Amino acid sequence: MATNGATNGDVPPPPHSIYDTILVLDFGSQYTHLITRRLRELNVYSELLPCTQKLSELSWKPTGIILSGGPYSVYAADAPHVDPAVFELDVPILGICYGLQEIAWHHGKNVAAGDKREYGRAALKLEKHAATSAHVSQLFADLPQDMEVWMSHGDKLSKLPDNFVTIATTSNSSFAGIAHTEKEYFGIQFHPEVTHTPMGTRVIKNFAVNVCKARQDWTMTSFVDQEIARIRSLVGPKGQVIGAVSGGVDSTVAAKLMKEAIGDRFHAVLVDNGVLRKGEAAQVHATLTKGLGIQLHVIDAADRFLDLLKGVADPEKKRKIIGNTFIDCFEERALAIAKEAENTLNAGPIEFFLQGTLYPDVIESISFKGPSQTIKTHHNVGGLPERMSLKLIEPLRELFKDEVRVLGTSLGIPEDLVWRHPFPGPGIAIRIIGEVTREKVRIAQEADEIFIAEIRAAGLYRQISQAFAAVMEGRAVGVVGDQRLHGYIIALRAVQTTDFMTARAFRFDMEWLERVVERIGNEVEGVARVVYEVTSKPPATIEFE
Ligand SMILES: Nc1ncnc2c1ncn2[C@@H]1O[C@H](COP(=O)(O)OP(=O)(O)OP(=O)(O)O)[C@@H](O)[C@H]1O
Ligand SMILES: O=c1[nH]c(=O)c2[nH+]cn([C@@H]3O[C@H](COP(=O)(O)O)[C@@H](O)[C@H]3O)c2[nH]1
Ligand SMILES: NC(=O)CC[C@H](N)C(=O)O
Ligand SMILES: [Mg+2]
Repeated sequence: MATNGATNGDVPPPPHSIYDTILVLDFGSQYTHLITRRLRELNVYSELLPCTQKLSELSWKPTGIILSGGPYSVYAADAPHVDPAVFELDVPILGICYGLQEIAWHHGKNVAAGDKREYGRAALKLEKHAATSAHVSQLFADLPQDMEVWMSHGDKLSKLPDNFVTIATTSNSSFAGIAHTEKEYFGIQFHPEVTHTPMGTRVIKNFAVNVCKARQDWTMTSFVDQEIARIRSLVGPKGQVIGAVSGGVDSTVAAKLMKEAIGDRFHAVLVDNGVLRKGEAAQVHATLTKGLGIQLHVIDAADRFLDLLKGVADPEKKRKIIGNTFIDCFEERALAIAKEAENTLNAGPIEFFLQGTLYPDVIESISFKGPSQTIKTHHNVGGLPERMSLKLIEPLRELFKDEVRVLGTSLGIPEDLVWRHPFPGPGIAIRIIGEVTREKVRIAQEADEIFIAEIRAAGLYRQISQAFAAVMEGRAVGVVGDQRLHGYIIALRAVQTTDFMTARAFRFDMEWLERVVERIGNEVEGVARVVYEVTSKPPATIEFE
């Protein structure tokens, strides 16, 4: 849902009330979100909830249920289990890996540790079965007799549960696919959601479309129309909305939707905290106002931030100062902007705060695993709505990053912005180890500009997930024009990652790197050394602080 419960008049219903929705129950597998992605790629709407979801607390009825994989063993004392009411709901169920084992556990507890772990590729063979019900053959309908699948398990079914038939096997798994002879329950030991199972999407489609009979009518265009209608009725004819917009893809796409919905009653604010990329505030301003028609207020607070950061070397303290000052600046200006608009636009007071929250953030916060350890305090603007007593609007709450990119493109947001590498809220301050000074900020900005320009010129920008230049602590000796230079050390970092949870350094051509280093040495005053940092995440993180 796109709100925290606030309503104004007739708010159109949430997507799961409009579309046939497949509910994915998450047992904590690394791939669970991919199941939702694959379904949506098939234009079937899907939502993900924790495996502990009580059905009695669900306000809508799913068209089908998928039980995901998970790291536990169903027979362990503390293993998670679904609400048994799932099996009374009379909707089709597909269990994947742990999900298969959970179905078997529910139907007779025949699951145990296998003698061999099966990890990686496996050859699946479809089985002839004697079942009379038509539904049994639907999961693998129109698929080849032999296909490659991807497995990742150590446990297995010790026996076929009563009223089930085997529909697929591998050399190591006698029950790689099972189906209930009467009810529309299926279990598969392999993972159809990963790309290493080439026919996987067809298995998911067979379940969703053939078995569950879900309509394939979820599209981005219908999403945009509905979301705009939702925002309009939520905000009402006079309400105003403010939003912090960084120029990153999430906040820009959210802002563009807002602009489409309520025009100039939406006020976007960018805080120039002095640790943005070089020329960024001006560039974002131009793109948003001229390119997208969004009126963006830029608060120039560079001196304020940099003065407060003087003498502070501790990373967490730096983050806190930036986060708090951000809120102060934003609050001061937002109220003034609102007052002015009340007069000029004859609009009502500001009641809402726009946030670019994405579905992965929602999934993370509803995970049954509980919050993970804080490695770094991420800067966000979460404190604002409460402090200013505003209600949240989160139009991208149901979308994944790549869906946001598709949406951004369809809303006319330039390619350049849609594919921009993510940039952290505390910006260059967490790319300068130790104290932040104006000189170090300048050096980081200039080196970053050269590095990114060269990456773009080499056609590598889209292959790299995130790249930047950082300034190390201390100084090194160099020699320029026969003179001793006691200058700064720049570290270049470029990583490839899909989810930013793990990452690997990008492998540049050495000669290319040498040329970039040479340019930085020649063009950025005060630099004595440039290094390329190749530590993976883990053990390192992507940012330096
Ligand atoms: N300098 C800034 N001025 C205004 N808002 C900001 C600024 N920096 C961050 N924000 C706010 O904090 C939110 C979180 O930042 P984050 O970098 O995670 O997302 P993003 O900038 O929208 O997208 P991306 O992840 O692509 O950079 C942004 O959506 C935006 O609302
Ligand atoms: O908005 C943000 N506020 C923050 O405080 C913050 N810290 C890290 N990041 C971004 O998160 C991703 C993972 O970064 P780390 O490996 O350094 O934790 C990378 O994409 C980082 O750029 C942040 N983004
Ligand atoms: N990937 C999974 O779902 C694994 C399920 C279970 N933990 C096993 O090892 O068999
Ligand atoms: Mg950003």
